[in-house]
Order: sequence, then C-alpha cells, then structure tokens
Amino acid sequence: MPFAPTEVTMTTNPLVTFKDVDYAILLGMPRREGMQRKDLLRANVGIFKEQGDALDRVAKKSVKVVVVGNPANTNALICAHYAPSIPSRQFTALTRLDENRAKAQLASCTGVAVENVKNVCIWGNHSNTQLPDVAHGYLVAGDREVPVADYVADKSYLQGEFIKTVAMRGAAIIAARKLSSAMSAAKAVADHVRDWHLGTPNGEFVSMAVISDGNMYGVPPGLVYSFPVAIDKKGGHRIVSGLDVSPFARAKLDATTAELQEEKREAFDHIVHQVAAVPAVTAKPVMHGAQPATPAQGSSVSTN
Ligand SMILES: NC(=O)C1=CN([C@@H]2O[C@H](COP(=O)(O)OP(=O)(O)OC[C@H]3O[C@@H](n4cnc5c(N)ncnc54)[C@H](O)[C@@H]3O)[C@@H](O)[C@H]2O)C=CC1
Ligand SMILES: O=C([O-])CC(=O)C(=O)O
Repeated sequence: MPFAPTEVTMTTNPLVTFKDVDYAILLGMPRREGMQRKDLLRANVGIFKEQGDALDRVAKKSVKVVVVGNPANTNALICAHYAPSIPSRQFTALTRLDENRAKAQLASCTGVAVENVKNVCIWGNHSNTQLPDVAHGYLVAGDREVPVADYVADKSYLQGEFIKTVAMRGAAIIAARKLSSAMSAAKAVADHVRDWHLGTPNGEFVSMAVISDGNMYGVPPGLVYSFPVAIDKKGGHRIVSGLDVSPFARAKLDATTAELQEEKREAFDHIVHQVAAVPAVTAKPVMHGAQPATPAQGSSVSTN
C-alpha cells in the first residue's frame, strides 16, 4: 500500500517523537571539513543515549531503528544499550550509502548499469577503516552473472584505489560542498528501510551494520558492525554465513573491529564521566522477525 501520511508532528520532545513508532531514523550533528566521523562521538553520544532511553519508554517493542548520525555504528550501540526492553538486533546503522558508492564505482568502470552490480558489501565501521568487498560480487550482463574480479582484472585497483575512493567519499563530498552528503544519504536510508521492510531477493544480500552477536566471521560480540545481510519477507535479518574471507580481507576486518572497540570504550567512558551512574546492562532476547528466540541465543550490549 502506498505510504500516505495524514499528519506530521514537529516536536523537540523525544517521548512525543517516538510514541508507538514502527521505524525511527536518527540523525545528529554532522562533521566539518578536516574531522573524522569519530570526532563527533562526544557531541553525539549524549543524543543517542537520550533517544535510546525515549525509544525504550514509548516506541513499539517491534520498532526498527536506523542510525544515520555519525559515528553511526557506535551511536547505534549506545542507543541499543539504553533501550534494554527492545531487542538489540532491531538497532542498525547505515552503511548502505557506502555500498551504493562502491556499486557506482564498479558501474562507472565497467559500463554495467548500477542496478546490475550485485552482492558487493561493506564490512565493519562506517569510517575510513571499512572494507568495501567485491570478492562475492557479480555483474549481470545479459543472461550471465560475471564475478567482479573477472570484469575488473586489476586486483591492485580493487584492493587500493577502489577501497580508498569509497571509504573517503564522505570527506570528498564535505570538501566539495562544505556540507555532508544529503540526497545520496537519503536515497541510501530509503534503500535500507525498503529492504528491511520488504526483504531482499533470494540469493542477494545488502550491507547493514547490525549487532555482531553470533556472527561466524570472528567479529567479537557486542559491536554494531556492517555485514552482508539477507532479509526475509517478514523483516527478519540474518548475517549471511559461509562467505570466504581472504587474508587481505581478514586484516581489514580486524582493523575495523579494533577501531569499533576503541570507539565503544570511548563512548561509554564519556557517558560514565557525563552521567553519575550508568544503568545496569540488561540481557535482551535475539529476535528473528517477530519470533522470540530461545534464551540460549540471548544477546546483550555490554560495556566491556
Ligand atoms: N551514515 C551515513 O551514511 C551518513 C551519516 N550522516 C550523518 O548524519 C547526521 C546528519 O547530517 P546532516 O543532515 O548533514 O546534518 P544537518 O546539520 O543538516 O542536520 C542535523 C540535524 O540534527 C539536529 N541536531 C543537532 N544537534 C542536536 C541535538 N543536540 N539534539 C537533537 N538534534 C540535534 C539539528 O537540529 C539538525 O536538524 C550527521 O551526524 C552526519 O554525520 C550524513 C550522511 C551520511
Ligand atoms: O562523511 C560524513 O561525515 C557524512 C557521511 O557519513 C557520509 O557521507 O558518508
């Protein structure tokens, strides 16, 4: 059914904003030229604590949260932590913009239409340490599916300039327009929410930063980390399993993990210093779509 809003409410009260919402798309203060995204941590972390707390109190327990405000992965983790009654897997951060940028690079260097570039994914943090990964990607050419590596033979480009261009694209846009990307970010949010709502086609995956609990790629639990994700028709997402990780990719996955662990430490340290007491960590059940999982799959966002 087409979306037909009947009412728009403008308010600065998060308890009004989030009352009974199904989806929450969260922004925050943007960076300026010369800053890293993680330089926003101290400015934004308090906002995400407050928003997590408000979501916990008034949103539907099935709410789906998309954190866009940077540093997006760590802000999503903070938000989840302060919303202990909502399953942490319902908190995601946007890395679809990076995926779209990666696909656009491949489309422009191969001449294949961007919608025919599939299964290119972003691992890790929405930052310079991310890995835009083409190892499982393919291009649809007529009735053939051609691996990216067969189309783009220059491995040094795929492991060098390509990754750098995608990871640094946000900074390049800020340098050019003195403001963050706007329309492309909005398009990426729409892509993220559409796929979370309607599901991904069979055999295809997309990039979403989700809670890392239970992944099989050696990423420690308790981080919000971008993975290749498949989504069923009921909106249940799962990290795609069984993809090969090359030694090159392994080193990148570990580097972006280390950065996220450092951001997490800094975020909670900052909150602890700002706020007299941090609420106790509460275990939350892992949800697959609308289905509650067994206690053995219980997930929590710890401050470790
Ligand atoms: N994950 C991604 O792919 C992308 C993330 N971003 C991030 O999205 C966020 C928004 O970027 P823009 O729309 O360019 O910024 P903007 O400055 O146009 O909008 C930011 C909004 O946040 C509000 N805000 C500022 N301080 C606040 C506070 N203390 N409490 C509540 N609201 C507050 C402002 O009133 C404003 O409406 C930034 O954090 C930016 O880094 C932007 C583009 C892509
Ligand atoms: O770079 C920024 O600050 C905004 C952003 O996240 C992006 O465009 O990828």
